[in-house]
Amino acid sequence: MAMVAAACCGQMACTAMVAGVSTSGKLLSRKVEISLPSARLRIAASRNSQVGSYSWRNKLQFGKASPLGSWVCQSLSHQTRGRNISVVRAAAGAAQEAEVDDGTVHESTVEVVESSGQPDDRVPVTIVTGFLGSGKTTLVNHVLTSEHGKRIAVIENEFGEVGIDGSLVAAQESGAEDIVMLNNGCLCCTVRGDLVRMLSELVKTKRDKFDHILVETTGLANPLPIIQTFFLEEQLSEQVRLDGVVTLVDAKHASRHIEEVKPEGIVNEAVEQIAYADRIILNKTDLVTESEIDGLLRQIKRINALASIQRATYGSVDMDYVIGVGGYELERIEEEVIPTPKSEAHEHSHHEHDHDHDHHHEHEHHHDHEHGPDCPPDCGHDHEHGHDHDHTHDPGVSSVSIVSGGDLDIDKINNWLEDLLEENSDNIYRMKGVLSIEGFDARFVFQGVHALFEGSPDRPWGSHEERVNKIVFIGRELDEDSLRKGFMECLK
Ligand SMILES: Nc1nc2c(ncn2[C@@H]2O[C@H](COP(=O)(O)OP(=O)(O)OP(=O)(O)O)[C@@H](O)[C@H]2O)c(=O)[nH]1
Repeated sequence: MAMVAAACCGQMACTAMVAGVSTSGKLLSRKVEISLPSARLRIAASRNSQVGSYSWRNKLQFGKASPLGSWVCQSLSHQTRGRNISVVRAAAGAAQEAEVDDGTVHESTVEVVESSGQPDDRVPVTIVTGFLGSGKTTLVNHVLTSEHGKRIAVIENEFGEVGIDGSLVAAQESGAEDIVMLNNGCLCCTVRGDLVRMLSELVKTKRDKFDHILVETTGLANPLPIIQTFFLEEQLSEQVRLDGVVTLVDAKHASRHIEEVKPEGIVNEAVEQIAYADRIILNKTDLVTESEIDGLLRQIKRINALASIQRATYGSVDMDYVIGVGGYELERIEEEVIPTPKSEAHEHSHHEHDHDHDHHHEHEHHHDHEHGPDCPPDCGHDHEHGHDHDHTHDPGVSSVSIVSGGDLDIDKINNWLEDLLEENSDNIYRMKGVLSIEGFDARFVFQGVHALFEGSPDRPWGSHEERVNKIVFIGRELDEDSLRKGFMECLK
């Protein structure tokens, strides 16, 4: 990537980027006149004109961000592709570094980098998670022994066990795959650093030996810290990209785990694993009745309205359900944001339990889940007591879907999303959406995980296509009415 200009909105870069728009040191056009409050703007090229990891990473690093700030840059990028300048990195920076106000971008704050047009060659990684005994290893084994033409490396996280999981031995002997163990801790806390090192090492030393990496977590892992690793670790995110989170759900036992009530501040891992899933495999359906499956499906959809769900026995699903998920790709958002009719969304969106469950797990695993020094504060583990399985509490995790016609005012939606993330990002696990912004021919697609937000203009609306906004939130204690109201107020 060659840098072609290190200054904007000096004339050169911006004139090049915004054809026909007066720049004169400012981003003045109506199309780019969106608020970038207290933000430092940086623009650079990505590998293949995808915006994802860059904007995410910056937001992770800098925290506060103006959600649609990237809209400016993406718009510019779209208009300049013909000129071989792809402007795809847009990040809002720390407030104290405020170099942008009233739309003025100071010269030193923007870099325009020539697009190299290189494909994204980072290794895709799938996180396989699911509660104890749900069938994770069975699925991994299925992937390793299936014909899919992909060479898979596996990182297995077993608690305190030595050696490779017995059921993976056959797969290991039969193939050229690498299977690496992470022992003595849970991926989401104590051995997170090990995961980073291991992924880097795998890519560094054996990059030409595999096409995809599967990371199998322990049954008690909260997926969030693992997901965040892929965006927080700058060096790692240059080498690997998160393809998706696949969650196994045990059709026989999941209900009771989901309903378990835990002490204040302690997450319900079974619920978290479902909430962060891009794909759900409802496994062990041979052990339950149709009506049990229906009930469980309702529970799952209430938590996560975004993930697709497939029933299975012994993890037997098509490979493309597990590999090539693209759960974090803006290009896939439309197919994932499935509108839920309001009535249904309303009925099922809140996950309430007013009864106390005190189930004891039948599964033999009983881990002492200790906290390591690098365990992040949001890992959800009980620092005082470690894990034991007699917890009780209401997870309160649900999905809210908003579907509405009409064009949005860019400033209002920008501010609303910004406020939402600033005030409530701890509770908003994931969000995805397609927006119709007034004055823009292209649809705007976005997605986020907590405070990390990424958005970009997508394809233009079709001439006969109805411009419909669709947003899905997954989170804890979501206030559906307030979300709807806030959104509606952004409409013109
Ligand atoms: N009846 C039935 N058993 C299954 C199915 N899938 C997996 N099992 C069995 O369930 C048990 C647990 O499966 P695993 O694949 O080890 O589950 P896991 O999620 O890796 O388990 P942990 O690592 O202990 O959390 C094994 O004995 C599997 O053979 C299924 O669809 N039906």
